[in-house]
Amino acid sequence: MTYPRVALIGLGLIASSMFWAMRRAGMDSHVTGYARSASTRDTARRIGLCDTICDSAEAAVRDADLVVLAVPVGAMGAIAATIAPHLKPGCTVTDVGSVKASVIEAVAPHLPNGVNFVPAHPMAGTEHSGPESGFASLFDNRWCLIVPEGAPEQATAQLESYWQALGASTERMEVAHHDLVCAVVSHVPHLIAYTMVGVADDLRRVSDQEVIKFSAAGFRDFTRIAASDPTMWRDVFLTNKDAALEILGRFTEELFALQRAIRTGDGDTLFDYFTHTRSIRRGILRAGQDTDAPDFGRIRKDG
Ligand SMILES: NC(=O)C1=CN([C@@H]2O[C@H](COP(=O)(O)OP(=O)(O)OC[C@H]3O[C@@H](n4cnc5c(N)ncnc54)[C@H](O)[C@@H]3O)[C@@H](O)[C@H]2O)C=CC1
Ligand SMILES: O=C(O)C(=O)Cc1ccc(O)cc1
Repeated sequence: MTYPRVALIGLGLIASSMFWAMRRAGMDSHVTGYARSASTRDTARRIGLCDTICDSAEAAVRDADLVVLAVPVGAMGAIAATIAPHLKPGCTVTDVGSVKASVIEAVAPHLPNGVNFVPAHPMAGTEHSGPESGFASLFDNRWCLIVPEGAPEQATAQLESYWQALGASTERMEVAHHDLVCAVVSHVPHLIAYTMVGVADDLRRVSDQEVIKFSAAGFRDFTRIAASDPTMWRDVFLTNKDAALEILGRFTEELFALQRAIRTGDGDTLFDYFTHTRSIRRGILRAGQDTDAPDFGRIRKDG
């Protein structure tokens, strides 16, 4: 069963893609939208995003059966406080934030009894942001992680069906595990990309032209990822601090080991390391999994 009325709070890449994916799926829900800035709301109206664009979050959520918080993770708590008194009893509130523990901590205390909170996280995105960056196929064949944290089964199952209709596969995950998995497969890789592009920029001997002209696929991917929205990624690292630092600690240990192998001319260590990492990738391919989709089960909670 779809939701008769859906409210999208924050009208960027994810919310706009959700709207177009809902329309592609033939959902006839009435969709309201709200964005903080008047110019974003004007753009949304101009491109036909949502059935109604409201000038306040309170107006957008009134009567909604599903409320989607699609703002940077650092802004979720304030939005939840604003909309809480205006939520319809029995509705479901969800979010699409990249981090879950801090969002749950910021949002849940504001929500009245009788409102279901089912956090979710689509593992799909691009380096683009804003209402014009969305497209209907963004979630096709990607994961959407659902972190029910005590939400009623019926509300959780309904949100799963909704995301499946938008093209995603769903998997339920416990909150701390979610934040650790995302630190490994998304957050720290983004930080490495930001760093590598910064390093290339620091090397003034390598001109901008050379960076573009000679960049192989790996560095091009780094520059794409490092063009991602600074507010969103600042908030991700500030709110997933423990998991990000844990994975960064492990990363730097391994990096130092490889650095030492290079300095000492220890080819065996380098060869063995690269052979091992290649076998991981080949194992994933042999298992017939989507090469873009990590196997969440392989990232152990206690590893
Ligand atoms: N971009 C990506 O690749 C992915 C992003 N996410 C998560 O989805 C959420 C939204 O991300 P995007 O759609 O990419 O962002 P976006 O930057 O494209 O859009 C964010 C929207 O939130 C509004 N906003 C920003 N600060 C606000 C505030 N303080 N109060 C109210 N509204 C505010 C903006 O005006 C804009 O409408 C974030 O929590 C992000 O972590 C999840 C998966 C992928
Ligand atoms: O663009 C990419 O490569 C991504 O990794 C997209 C992405 C960004 C943030 C998320 O929380 C989930 C997915």
